[in-house]
Amino acid sequence: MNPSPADVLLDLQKVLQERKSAPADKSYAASLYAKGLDTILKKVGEEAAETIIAAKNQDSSALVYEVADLWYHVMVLLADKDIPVTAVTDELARRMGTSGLAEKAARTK
Ligand SMILES: N=c1c2ncn([C@@H]3O[C@H](COP(=O)(O)OP(=O)(O)OP(=O)(O)O)[C@@H](O)[C@H]3O)c2ncn1[C@@H]1O[C@H](COP(=O)(O)O)[C@@H](O)[C@H]1O
Repeated sequence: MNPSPADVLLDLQKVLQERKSAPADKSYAASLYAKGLDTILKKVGEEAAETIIAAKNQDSSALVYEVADLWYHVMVLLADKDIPVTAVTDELARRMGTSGLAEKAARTK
C-alpha cells in the first residue's frame, strides 16, 4: 500500500530536518542549506518555471516529476525557515469551506 500524502510530507520533513546537521558534500539538502536562502529561492523559482513548461507541453508524467521537484524545494525552504509543514496544511484546512471568490470579495484591499 502506498503511504498517505501526509506521511510522505512528514517523513520528508523529518529527513530535511536531520540534513541540517549533515555535511554539504553528503546531502543535496545540506548543500542547499550551506549555499543559503538565495540559492534555495532560485531553485524554487526554477522548479516553478519547469512546472509551467511541463504543463504547457501536456505531458502529465513530466508534470508530476516537476511538481515533485517543486514541492521538494518548497519543503527545503520551509525547513530552512523552521516552518513545519503542518503550518501550511493547517492554513489550507482553515480555508476549507470558504469560497475563494467570497474571500476575495471580503478583502479590504
Ligand atoms: N525528494 C528529494 C528530491 N527531489 C529532488 N531532489 C534533487 O533536487 C535536485 C533537482 O535539481 P535539478 O533538477 O535542477 O537538477 P540539477 O541540475 O542536478 O540541479 P542543480 O545542480 O542546478 O542544483 C536534484 O539533485 C535531485 O536529486 C531531491 N533530493 C532529495 N530528495 C529527498 O531527500 C532525501 C535525502 O536526500 P539528501 O539530502 O541528498 O541525502 C532523499 O532520500 C529523498 O527522499
